[in-house]
Amino acid sequence: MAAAEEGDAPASLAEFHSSRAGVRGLVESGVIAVPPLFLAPDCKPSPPQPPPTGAAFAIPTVDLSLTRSAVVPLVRAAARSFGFFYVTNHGVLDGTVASAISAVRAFHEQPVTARSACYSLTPVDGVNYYTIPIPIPIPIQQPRNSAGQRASSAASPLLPWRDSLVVRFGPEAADLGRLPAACREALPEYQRSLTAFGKEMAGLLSEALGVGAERLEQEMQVEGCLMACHYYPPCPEPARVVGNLEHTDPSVFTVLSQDAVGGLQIRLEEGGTAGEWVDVPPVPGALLVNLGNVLKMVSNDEYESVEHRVVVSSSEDARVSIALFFNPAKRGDSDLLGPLPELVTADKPARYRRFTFPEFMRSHRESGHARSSSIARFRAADSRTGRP
Ligand SMILES: O=C(O)CCC(=O)C(=O)O
Ligand SMILES: [Fe+2]
Repeated sequence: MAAAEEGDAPASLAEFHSSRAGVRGLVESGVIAVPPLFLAPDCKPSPPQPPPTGAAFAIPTVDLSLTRSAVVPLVRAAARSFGFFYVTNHGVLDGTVASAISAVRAFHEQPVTARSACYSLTPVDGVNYYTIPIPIPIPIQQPRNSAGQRASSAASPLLPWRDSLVVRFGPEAADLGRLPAACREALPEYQRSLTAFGKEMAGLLSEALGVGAERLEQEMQVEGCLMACHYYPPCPEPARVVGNLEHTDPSVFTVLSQDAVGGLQIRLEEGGTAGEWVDVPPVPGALLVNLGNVLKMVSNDEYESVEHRVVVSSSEDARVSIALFFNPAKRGDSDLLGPLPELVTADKPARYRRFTFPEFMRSHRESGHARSSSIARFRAADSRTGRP
């Protein structure tokens, strides 16, 4: 990466993408030091931390083999506290998950000549493979000019230590014939199976809100639309890179599968441990559900969406995960979303104005994925206090 050594970040970004080999390509070429494009001094995560020592901490688990009357309160408690929980006995075959994880690994680990055919910054027939730049401008200090002033700000691109194969299953389905051969069978099967699970989860989350099991579906038509198949290569200097920068998901909810490597963390938000990052270790056979900002807003803040990130913790093992984002299929100009009227009361007025899903996604992209800024522009003015 000659351009990077000369300090020309945009040129080295272009050079990196034109290699069409992803971060895996760097590792294959034998890099022993992380190139500057991947170093984010201000955003660098701290190394994984042990769980907080105060109150016993555990990510909640919802066991779907229990009776519905037992499951609904568990979903309610998990959705209100962390918005992040394991689900066991979910009905998705272990083999379906294992095949999808293996297929994703096989895709990313095939020779560069095979995988580079799919490398593209924009989707082609609903599919693309690339290293997704981190959508935040990282301010870099500008030298002073002759009048002693600094240029206001400049954005230096930042790349994660991660390659992703992204498949859009809806609302317009990808041409599944465009799926790389290594994944052509396993990923559609995984999506079918997870969509059935997602519909069940939407019903449970709806019932746990006290608005009836069909209400969320009726309001939005929740679909497992977008699949991000991530590959975090081993890194020679893991503490210096970002696997997945802290963010909240813009979805209704997301279902995550991960292999046994680990690295996913959530940020605790309440009590004495607020601000601490804790590991979300892989649990064999369990799926992870994390609630997104659309559901937080539609639930009028009854439910939470928690910040999460991935730290790269290994110089030996590549980590694979698959995130399936459940988004509203209703996304036309007249499909307005917002706090469900049943959840708006005199004591708890609507916290958000109404919005369309495309409008929300635009804001999410512009705000760099931080929850506070991505939902801030949808906050309703509180008529009683005048506070935003
Ligand atoms: O790789 C993971 O475990 C997390 C991925 C994630 O948070 C995302 O794709 O939004
Ligand atoms: Fe996420």
